[in-house]
Amino acid sequence: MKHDDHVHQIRTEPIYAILGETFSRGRTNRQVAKALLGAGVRIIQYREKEKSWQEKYEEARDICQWCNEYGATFIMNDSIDLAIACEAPVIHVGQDDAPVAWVRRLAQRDIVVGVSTHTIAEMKKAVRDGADYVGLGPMYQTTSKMDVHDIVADVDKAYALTLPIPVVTIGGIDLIHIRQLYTEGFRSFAMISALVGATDIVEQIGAFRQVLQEKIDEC
Ligand SMILES: Cc1ncc(COP(=O)(O)OP(=O)(O)O)c(N)n1
Ligand SMILES: Cc1ncsc1CCOP(=O)(O)O
Ligand SMILES: [Mg+2]
Repeated sequence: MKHDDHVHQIRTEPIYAILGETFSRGRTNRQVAKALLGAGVRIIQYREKEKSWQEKYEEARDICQWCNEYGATFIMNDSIDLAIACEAPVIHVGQDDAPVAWVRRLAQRDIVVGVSTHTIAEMKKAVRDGADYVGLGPMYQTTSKMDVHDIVADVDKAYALTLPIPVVTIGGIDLIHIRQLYTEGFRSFAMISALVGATDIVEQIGAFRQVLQEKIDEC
């Protein structure tokens, strides 16, 4: 898959799964990734804060390879060095990570770049910097991230709906919140605990798909 195919997938696939072993009920990232891909999830971000570089590299390389086989989009969180090493087609950077221009320069190849935002100013800058998509959050309270900002204000949410690039909402999204966000106009939902922390991941993906179908039928 090429650059535009991944951006298209990020724009059109509602479920954006984020891995993290701490939240996975004793399952490994590899096990969770297999379950997600088997359940039809086509966007997976590798976000692992607790492991050594080598552990992250080996795990991410395998998961990236499986994503390629499934036609899924693999996204490396934070680290341009890991993104390069495991040939990730996409990297997601936060406000404190490498800026978009440096990510592109270091990658020395075509790479899709997503940027975390939570204000209008950050969204404007991300678009100006040439980001391919933005993450917007936290939309609700979350316990999955320590250094989290205040919940995104209504004025910032309204601005996000006018952006020319895909907007991926994140933070505290569950089966109830996804309905609210959909009604507000959002179409892309990144989740950690609601997916990797589910007792039965396949069943949970089914439940999300059912809710999303209900919303599509309603609109
Ligand atoms: C899709 C998406 N949006 C936002 C984030 C958060 O990124 P960041 O602010 O860099 O925080 P960490 O995830 O690195 O703790 C994300 N990961 N994905
Ligand atoms: C990484 C991140 N960025 C903003 S909120 C958040 C955590 C999302 O996790 P959860 O879906 O479990 O609330
Ligand atoms: Mg980050």
